[in-house]
Amino acid sequence: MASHIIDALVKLPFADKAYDIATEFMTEHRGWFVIIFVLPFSLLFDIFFQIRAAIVMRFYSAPELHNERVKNIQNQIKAHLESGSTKRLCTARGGWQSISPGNRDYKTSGASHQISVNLYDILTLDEENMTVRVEPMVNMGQLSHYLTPLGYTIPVLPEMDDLTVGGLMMGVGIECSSHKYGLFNDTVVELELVLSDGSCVSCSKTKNRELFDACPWSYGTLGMLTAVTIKVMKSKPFVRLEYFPCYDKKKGAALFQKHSEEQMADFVESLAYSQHEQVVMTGTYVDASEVVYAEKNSIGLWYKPWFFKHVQSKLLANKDEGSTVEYIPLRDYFHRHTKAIFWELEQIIPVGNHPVFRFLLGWAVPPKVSFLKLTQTQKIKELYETQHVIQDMLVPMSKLGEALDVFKKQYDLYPLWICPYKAYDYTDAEAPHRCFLRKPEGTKKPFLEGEKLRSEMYVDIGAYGIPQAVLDKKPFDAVATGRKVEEYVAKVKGFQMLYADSYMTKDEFRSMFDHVHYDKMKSKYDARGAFPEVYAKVCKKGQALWGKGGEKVAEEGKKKK
Ligand SMILES: NC(=O)C1=CN([C@@H]2O[C@H](COP(=O)(O)OP(=O)(O)OC[C@H]3O[C@@H](n4cnc5c(N)ncnc54)[C@H](OP(=O)(O)O)[C@@H]3O)[C@@H](O)[C@H]2O)C=CC1
Ligand SMILES: C=C(/C=C/[C@@H](C)[C@H]1CC[C@H]2C3=CC=C4C[C@@H](O)CC[C@]4(C)[C@H]3CC[C@]12C)C(C)C
Repeated sequence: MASHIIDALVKLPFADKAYDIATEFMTEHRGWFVIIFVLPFSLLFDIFFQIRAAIVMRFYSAPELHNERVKNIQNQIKAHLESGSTKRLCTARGGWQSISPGNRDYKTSGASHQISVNLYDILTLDEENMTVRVEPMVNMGQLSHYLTPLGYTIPVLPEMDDLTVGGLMMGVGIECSSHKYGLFNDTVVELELVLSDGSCVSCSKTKNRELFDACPWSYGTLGMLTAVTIKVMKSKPFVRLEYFPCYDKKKGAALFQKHSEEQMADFVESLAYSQHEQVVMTGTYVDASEVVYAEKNSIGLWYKPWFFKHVQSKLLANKDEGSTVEYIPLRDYFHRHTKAIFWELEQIIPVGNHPVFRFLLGWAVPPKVSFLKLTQTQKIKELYETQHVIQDMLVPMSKLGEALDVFKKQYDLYPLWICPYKAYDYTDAEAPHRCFLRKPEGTKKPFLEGEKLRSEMYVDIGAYGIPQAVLDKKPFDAVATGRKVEEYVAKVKGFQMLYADSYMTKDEFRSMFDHVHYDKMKSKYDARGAFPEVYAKVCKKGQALWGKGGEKVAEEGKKKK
């Protein structure tokens, strides 16, 4: 019905003209378009979803429905296998719905067979074992709304409300508690997956460990995730946040490294505003009774300035390098960068941090990333690809200063997000290979001593915005620049976070990420290649390989028939 109406409208004589006017408005007046259309739709969508989640939690037994929904996924995969189709499997979540900036062409090119994974619910909170079992489409906003009032949190709660458990588990999730707990997947204790033959399995450190170890960074290429059990820990209602303004790059990097390695603080983060200026922040959970009310700051309130602007004010006001302290409600802290989408909203709604805008419309931001993606015109997409950078790189902590110089030379954009990450090494005689994340080689002091688990401290540097060269109207080659940064990261044995554009060749990719265990698991659990290779899903050059090689699945399917 809807498609008939659209077809009829398209045939109307003024349709082309109307389309051109709309596209021009969406491109040239993006800010107004976002304020008038994207903000209200984002709000309505969120309200609908919150009501839905509340009803499901209250009236339906999600665990029982869960088993039926998993059966449905098994049936979809079995039917695909039997159909003899050569198409590779991926989830049916639209490319525009994902937080990653790209649109995932394999979802629209017709090359994939898409499996509906309608799994949006929190299943059980186990207070005895301190875990929460959730379905993969549960997002961070839903989890923090549910857990914070109960006095719990998950150890690594990545910032943006719409990030999903499935995407963070099969991809990567980091937050400024990662200096203690590692990545999101390090806090996961059990997974449930539907494999390429349609069977449903659970895996953990003690059950099917080899599969469990292979899932992080596998981007849904080993099976469809259907449930995730995550550790929970007690939280407190406030965070005592201490801001340390730094005016010298060496001192800034040293202070950040010290706080990350000391592990006294529950959260460590830094925002760099220029080559020399950064604000290092350390946060600690505190009870309401410890809050100094004169220093309380509910940064999540609608009229409050954007967090990165607020942090910058510490730098401007405080040239003497003394630190200042604030007490921030926990949920406000967890989602401190959500309102301004880190700092990306400034380019979309330049007046967004003006006090008048904040008072009148501050409650309506941020627009949903998915709706921003959905309403990008071709021209905007091209601008984001060629004149804008969205990139995160993990490098060994000892290289922080050097890496900041590389970012300055190649991208020259600020603020930069700086977040520590403690990479645990769980390998033992039974499972000697660390999957995807290579063991560091040749660094002087690869592992921190005196701990039960060996580990190495890394740091994530995130660059989001327009490079100075573009602002100065000088030439900027996004691909060449991206390649140079990738080369540097590979040289220092770092890792690219793969949610954004990656230009690596297959060999470079396989040399950055350890495939020994992954290849084994791929042959064991997906020998016919029902799912694509991870390279084909995440790297630009790999996406050309997406459709190729599904023949084995088809043959197998025909034989079965
Ligand atoms: N703080 C942080 O750590 C941040 C991380 N990110 C990035 O964004 C990603 C998360 O974004 P989000 O939109 O939630 O997820 P995405 O839709 O981007 O999914 C990420 C990957 O996980 C796969 N996946 C998701 N759900 C399942 C499932 N149920 N079974 C099998 N595979 C699955 C997807 O496969 P498919 O393509 O088939 O759907 C995709 O390859 C992370 O991976 C991270 O790289 C972004 C911002 C912040
Ligand atoms: C990985 C981290 C954080 C990343 C975010 C800052 C970016 C992740 C995805 C980015 C975006 C996706 C799509 C967009 C649509 C465009 O029309 C506008 C830009 C954007 C909203 C863009 C903005 C930055 C991201 C949200 C860290 C935390 C590890």
